[in-house]
Amino acid sequence: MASETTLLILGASGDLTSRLLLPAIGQLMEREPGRRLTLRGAGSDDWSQKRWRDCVRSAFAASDAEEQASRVEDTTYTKADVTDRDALAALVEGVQGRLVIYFALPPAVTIAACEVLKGITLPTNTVLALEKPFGSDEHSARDLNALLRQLVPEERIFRVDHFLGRSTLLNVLGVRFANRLIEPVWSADHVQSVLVRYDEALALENRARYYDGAGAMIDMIQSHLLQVLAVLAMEQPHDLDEVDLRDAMAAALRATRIWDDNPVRSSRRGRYTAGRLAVKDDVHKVQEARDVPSYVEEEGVDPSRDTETLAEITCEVHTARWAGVPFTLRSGKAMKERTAEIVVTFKPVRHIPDGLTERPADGGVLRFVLGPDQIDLVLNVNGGDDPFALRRDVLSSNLGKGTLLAYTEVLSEILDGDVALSVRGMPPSSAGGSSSPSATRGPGATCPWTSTPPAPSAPPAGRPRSARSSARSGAHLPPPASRLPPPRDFLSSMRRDAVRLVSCWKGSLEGRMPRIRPDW
Ligand SMILES: O=P(O)(O)OC[C@H]1O[C@@H](O)[C@H](O)[C@@H](O)[C@@H]1O
Repeated sequence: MASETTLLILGASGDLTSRLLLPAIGQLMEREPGRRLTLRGAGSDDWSQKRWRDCVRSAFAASDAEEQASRVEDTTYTKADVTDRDALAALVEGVQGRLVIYFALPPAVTIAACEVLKGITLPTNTVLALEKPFGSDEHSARDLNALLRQLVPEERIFRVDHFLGRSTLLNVLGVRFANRLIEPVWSADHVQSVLVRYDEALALENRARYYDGAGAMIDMIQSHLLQVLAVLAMEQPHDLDEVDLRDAMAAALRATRIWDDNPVRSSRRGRYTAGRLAVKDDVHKVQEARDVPSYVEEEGVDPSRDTETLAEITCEVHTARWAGVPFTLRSGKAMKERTAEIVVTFKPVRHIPDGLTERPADGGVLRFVLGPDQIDLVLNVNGGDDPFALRRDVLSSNLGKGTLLAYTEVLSEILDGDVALSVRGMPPSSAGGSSSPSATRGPGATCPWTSTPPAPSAPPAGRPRSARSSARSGAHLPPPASRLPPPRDFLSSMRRDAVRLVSCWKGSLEGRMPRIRPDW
């Protein structure tokens, strides 16, 4: 019989839990009735069991999992200060089987809770799942990693980036590597530019407590969009596993620099002002026009922080494959419409025969729409009324919504112990950072960088695997000791660049924050 897993959500009464985690758990349980999962919630709000179960039930129903509602009866909620030792110890005490602790908490509270966990004996094979941001600069990221490694080994730490669970992003892998038409032209020889754009129609949505300290640069670009860049720019991994895939992505990120080495010229930022958002956003179920206050007037915002709600940076990937190709990453909130896409623009052909008219200046374009999933191929074609006149035409394939929510994919991998789609941490390093090789605790704990990790628990028999892992066999085998992660990781260099960018902005653009309207 499949072993039991307990998923303990810290921050269960918060927005992330109800909006993203619970619907994903509902979808997972609907798809995998054989999965044995005990759900426990803990939060600072004084919720009754009924309120928690209603919250779980309605989130499950939203993902068409009403038939699973009976399982909700088993779930419990505890009001707890997760930075209090006794409260935290009581939450993990007596857990049978595997324990997954999901920190759906603000970063500072996550760190405080982890400090407290150091003094608590965790059940064997406890897994930790954390949301971004991982520290506020390179130094604090290293410190956080060192703290986490004192609790569990690296292969049981999941740094969640739900963009890595997005079906369209995963589709990039197939389209890139499985097509003779595409694979040979995926380089600076043929590609003119790459744009990753994630403009949202959503505004702050009452998230000032977190967002005002982060801004678009940290919230979206340094995290999600750099992961997208890594998937687009990486060399072909031998396997889509936790070693090869993450090595390939890390190598691409290590080679990435701000364009022209000039953060100010190669970036823009802005902040939304008051206006009416007249858009529908089917993905986030925003159906009606609504008035949005100026960002600085949103509740909880401190205008002196000068936080941006739109950021755009242009990067260059310094490899033989990509040198000279601008990769632009951009994301904004309260935008006129939701535009979530990857646009790969190809160079024009060197010569077009005389006789073809209306010659377009541009080459083809390959566009991935990031939900609802779609792939467009824009080509120069001729035919129609004038058989020799060229025009642009689009071949589109609507891939639908993607079977799994991004968080379902991510959660399923966490519960299965497959870290391939989780952001890898930095190893202990002697350079710049206070981390030190950690003493890991609990049976099976090993030094993550020098030995083979214990095999994660097998998924329940007869249960469909996640979209990615079901496509492969052997996904749960631990990596051979000879194929260990490299001794450096991208987080250090990219976080350094991101932080440099932000401080450069803050310094040189002080008082010159462009005011943008929602319809910008
Ligand atoms: O469109 P999705 O999948 O909800 O992802 C976008 C969200 O991603 C989150 O990680 C950011 O914190 C949010 O600000 C953003 O809105």
